[in-house]
Amino acid sequence: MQDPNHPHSPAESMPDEPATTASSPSENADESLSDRTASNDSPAVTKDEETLPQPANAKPLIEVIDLEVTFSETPILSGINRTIQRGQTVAIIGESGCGKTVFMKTLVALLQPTRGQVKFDGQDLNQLPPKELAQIRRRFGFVFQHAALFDSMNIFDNVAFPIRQNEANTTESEVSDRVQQHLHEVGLTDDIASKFPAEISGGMQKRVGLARALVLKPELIVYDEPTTGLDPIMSDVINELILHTRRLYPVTSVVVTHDMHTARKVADRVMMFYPRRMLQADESQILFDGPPSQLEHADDRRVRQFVRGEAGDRLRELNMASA
Ligand SMILES: Nc1ncnc2c1ncn2[C@@H]1O[C@H](COP(=O)(O)OP(=O)(O)OP(=O)(O)O)[C@@H](O)[C@H]1O
Repeated sequence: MQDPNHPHSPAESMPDEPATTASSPSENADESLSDRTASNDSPAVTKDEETLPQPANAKPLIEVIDLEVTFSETPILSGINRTIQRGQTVAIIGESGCGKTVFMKTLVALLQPTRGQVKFDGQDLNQLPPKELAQIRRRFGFVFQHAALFDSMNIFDNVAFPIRQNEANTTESEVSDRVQQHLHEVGLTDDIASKFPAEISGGMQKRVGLARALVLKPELIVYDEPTTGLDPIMSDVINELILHTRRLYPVTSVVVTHDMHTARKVADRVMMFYPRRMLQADESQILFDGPPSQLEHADDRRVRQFVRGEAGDRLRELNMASA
């Protein structure tokens, strides 16, 4: 069912790929390489050290009100009401196809909801004229699953790209300083700057993607499956970098992930989505919303099954209950 105020389907109303300067489809699909030396570059930071104090009456950075996203009459998300406070790191988990990415895209206005509102810093993203929306998008940083680097540019130019696109008055010397600073922050050394994405490992590419996302000092960073395709050690380096980033900047983070280790380690709040089609009409689509330490003790059996990686109810669906 579509809202008459939004006559187009979500897929038609907004480009389904990032429209920001920090994005480009990458031809680099190779995430198989690792860079184990990097683990020494990334100081371990615990979440408890990093929790940002919130005034009792602090206004949330993000407000999601009665959100619904429907594709071809099929509701993917509905009845979602949530707020995200400044400085929070929220992991979005849930089985494949439950709508995690769709939710993340609506948060950053890459996708227009069928109904409902997404407010960023009090502004309804879907009511903003294109120019103001473009300005707000500069306050977002995106870290994509496959890093999404420009293959034809070297690493320096990849990281410099958002600055050159958005800050015409910045001198090349300032650009150089900032690129160097952000590469160092993600544990990369200067000699990488002249290399091309194809010449570095998948783990390094993800770190370059993070450096590029940080270069405009975003208030919100969205990470789309940041550890997918990486070995366990490199995955943990990325987790440490997410924590490290929060120590350096008062950034709010939304991390879409299948990796329970990532969710437990980086998030101070986890939301678990469930496929709309498998719920009763009056059931909340977010089965769990709380600290990661409580996941194992969730009242809802489906949450406990998910975090333990048990097929559970799915076996019954497949008539494999006795398998
Ligand atoms: N642009 C689109 N047009 C039509 N259907 C879409 C579109 N984007 C997503 N969907 C559908 O919405 C559902 C949720 O997709 P989404 O990508 O959010 O899942 P997910 O939870 O992120 O899954 P995964 O963990 O596998 O990435 C899927 O059934 C998908 O096919």
